[in-house]
Amino acid sequence: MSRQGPRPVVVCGPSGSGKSTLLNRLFKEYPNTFGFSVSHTTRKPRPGEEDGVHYNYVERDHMEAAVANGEFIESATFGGNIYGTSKEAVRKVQNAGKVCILDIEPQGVEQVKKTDLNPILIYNNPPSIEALEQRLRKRNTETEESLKKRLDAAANEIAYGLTPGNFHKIIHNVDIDEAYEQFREYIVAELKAQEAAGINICW
Ligand SMILES: Nc1ncnc2c1ncn2[C@@H]1O[C@H](COP(=O)(O)OP(=O)(O)OP(=O)(O)O)[C@@H](O)[C@H]1O
Repeated sequence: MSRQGPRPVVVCGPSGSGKSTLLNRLFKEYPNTFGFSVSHTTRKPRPGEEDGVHYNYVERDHMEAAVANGEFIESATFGGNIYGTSKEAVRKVQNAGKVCILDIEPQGVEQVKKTDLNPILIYNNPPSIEALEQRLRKRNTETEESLKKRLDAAANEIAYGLTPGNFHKIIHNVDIDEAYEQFREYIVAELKAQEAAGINICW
C-alpha cells in the first residue's frame, strides 16, 4: 500500500470555466504536491525542446499503434500532428510521489474511468454559457471562430458534467474565491484520507 502513489486528479469543465485559474492557485499554495504528465506528440521538437521534458516525441506509426493498443487516455490531432496523454506518463508522475493533474475533456474522462488509475473526478461548472462567453472575451485569447467552437462545445460538456454519477465533486464556479476554497478543501481532504491509508503525499 505505501508504495502506491497518490491518485490522479481529473479537472473537467468547459473552456472559460476557470480550470487553469483554480489549478494555478493550487500549485502556488502547494508547490511540491502536484505535477502534470508529459504528453506524447508526433510533431518534431522545436529548438530548445527536450524529449521527455516538453513532450515525448514519437513517430506517427508508433503513436498510432499505441493509441490503437489502448495505451492513451486521450489523443487528438492538431495541425496534422497527433498529441496525447498516455497512461504510462500518468503513472510516472504517481511513481514520483506527486498527484498527477489531468485537465481533460469528457471523452478523456470516459477513457480514464476505464483504466486502473482510479482518479478523483472534479467537474468545474460555470454559471451559464453567457458567463463563459464574457470570460473568454475578456481573456482575449480567442478568435471569433475559436470562441464559437468553445461555446458550441460547452452545452454538451455542462450536460455531461452535471449528470449524476459522472464526477465525485462539482464545483459551482461563480465567485472565484469561493470556488477555489471548495476546490482546495475537497482535494486536501481527499489527499489526507489517502495519507491516513499509508500513501505518501508531498505537502
Ligand atoms: N469565477 C470566475 N469569475 C470570473 N472570471 C473568472 C472566473 N474564473 C476564471 N475567470 C476568468 O475567466 C477566464 C477563463 O478562465 P481560465 O483560463 O481559468 O479557464 P479554463 O477553464 O482554464 O479555460 P480553457 O479550457 O480554455 O483553458 C480567465 O480570464 C479567468 O481570469
